[in-house]
Formats: sequence, structure tokens, C-alpha cells
Amino acid sequence: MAAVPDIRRIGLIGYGAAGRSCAALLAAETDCRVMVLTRRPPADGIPERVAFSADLDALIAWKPDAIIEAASADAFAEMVPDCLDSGIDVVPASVGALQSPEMAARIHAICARSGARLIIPAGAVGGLDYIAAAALTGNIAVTYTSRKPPAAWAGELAALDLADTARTEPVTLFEGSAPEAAKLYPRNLNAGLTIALAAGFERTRVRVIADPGVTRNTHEIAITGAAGDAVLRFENRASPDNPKTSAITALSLVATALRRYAPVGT
Ligand SMILES: NC(=O)C1=CN([C@@H]2O[C@H](COP(=O)(O)OP(=O)(O)OC[C@H]3O[C@@H](n4cnc5c(N)ncnc54)[C@H](O)[C@@H]3O)[C@@H](O)[C@H]2O)C=CC1
Ligand SMILES: O=C([O-])CC(=O)C(=O)O
Repeated sequence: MAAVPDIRRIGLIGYGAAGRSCAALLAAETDCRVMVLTRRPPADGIPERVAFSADLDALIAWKPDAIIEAASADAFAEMVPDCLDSGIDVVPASVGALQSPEMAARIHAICARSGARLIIPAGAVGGLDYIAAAALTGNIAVTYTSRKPPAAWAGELAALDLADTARTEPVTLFEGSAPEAAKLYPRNLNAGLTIALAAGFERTRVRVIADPGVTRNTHEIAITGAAGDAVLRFENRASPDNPKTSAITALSLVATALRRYAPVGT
């Protein structure tokens, strides 16, 4: 591993709920410099040590040590391949973009060629180390259940004419595979695909529930297999700026990006 540089340079794609939190967290590290790629740089409230650009070439030319993607599945498809092709590691929030077999194959080919890594963060959940370890037995079944308050599903419930129903009872929006879930709900099911990457797509089932009985974004992962059984449950506070996104997501993205500098670490 290369020596830790005096100044750590992190790029950031997206300046929405998660992106703003990432920028603030990174700016609090005095030896970090951040360049944010966003279509509309803010006029004020810019944290110290944070610069903005609307141009991917400028971000890549700045030579960040790593880039955090915190924008969307579309932004992932538009920009992450070029970042990796330039030899820059990427920590993506929009992991659901890998539901597309074509995109996954393209990313693998680019990384093999450039030596860069796509480093998948735990994001809104955890326990991926356990799941990946248990999956080595070849005998594992995982059920992931996402329960969020109806506010996190406002647009989707309205489109299905289920907004009134979801005010009083849980509405199951989806049951099936993780890639299908991420394709159908790219802004809400990155966690499902993250778990499936650790467990294996064919071993992971996903349930998605808009639940008026929960106030937090609640994720349950039930694992059964040859190594043992486990149930993991995460009750995440939502980001104040986006009810779909758990606040822990930005913390996970930054922790993952900074972990690459640690000479000793998890
Ligand atoms: N991995 C995980 O566990 C989780 C992942 N996410 C994902 O993280 C990402 C960011 O989430 P939030 O910050 O809550 O979303 P947000 O909607 O609050 O912010 C996204 C920002 O990215 C910008 N953006 C989107 N597409 C773009 C493009 N093609 N080019 C340039 N800018 C673009 C938007 O204008 C917006 O400012 C989303 O893809 C979300 O689904 C969210 C929660 C958990
Ligand atoms: O933030 C969360 O609770 C999970 C989420 O939106 C996702 O997996 O895309």
C-alpha cells in the first residue's frame, strides 16, 4: 500500500442529501480536500476545503485518490466507468446500477484493465462481512426486508393509488430478486443489491414494504445456512433532506473512502 499522503483528495459526485453530508464530513478532516461534481454549484454555505465543478473531466484531472458517487443510478452509468477507466477507485452509493448485467460486466472489464477498484460500501445496512463469509460455504439463504414509512414512498404509492391504504396498513410493494427490486426502485433498493453482491444474487430474496408502523428506515436481513443463522436489524434515521435515504448512508460512504488510507483497519 502507498504511504498516506499529506493531503487526502476525495472527489464527490452529487450534492443532494447524501452528497452534502459527505462533503461536510470530509471537510471536517483538516487534511482532506474535496471536489464536488454537481450540475448547479451552491452560491453560499460552501464548506472550507470544498471546491465545485460541473465537469467530469475537471474532476478526473484533479487526480483524486478516490471518488464517492452519491447521485443516482443514471449518474453512476454516465460517470463511474470513466472514473474507473482513469485508474481512480470509486465508492458508489448507487450500487443498484449493478443490477444491469451489461453494466456489471463493463465495470469488471474496466477495473481489470485500469487496476482501479469499485469499493462497495455497506451503505444503509451492515453485516456484509458476515454474509460474504457465510456464502463461502455455498449454503446460504438470505431474506432482506426493507420497511420504510410511507413518506419514503410517497410518489410510488400515489402512482399505484395506494397512498390512502398505506396510511393505515403495511403495503407490500415488491417481493422477488434483488436485481429486479433495484431495477424497479433504483432510489430505494441499493441495499438489497449490496446484500445480494455479498450473498449471491440467486441466494437473496427481497421484500419491500411501505409501513405506517415504522418511523425509521428499517432493514432486516435474515441469514440461514451451513455456518449458522443470523438476523440483523437496522433502524436508521432518515436523512433530513430525503426520507428515502438513511442518514447512515453518507457516514458509510465517507468511512469506506477514508478506510483505504488506514495502514491498519477493518
Ligand atoms: N447504498 C445504499 O445503501 C444507499 C444508496 N442510496 C443512493 O444514494 C444516492 C444519493 O441519494 P440522495 O443523496 O438521497 O439523493 P438526492 O436525490 O437527495 O441527491 C442526488 C443528487 O445527485 C444529483 N444527480 C442525480 N443524477 C445526476 C446526474 N446524472 N448528474 C449529475 N448530478 C446528478 C441530483 O441533482 C441531486 O442533487 C441515490 O442513488 C440513492 O438511491 C441511498 C440510500 C442508501
Ligand atoms: O437509505 C436506505 O435506508 C436504503 C435505501 O434507500 C437504498 O437501499 O437505496
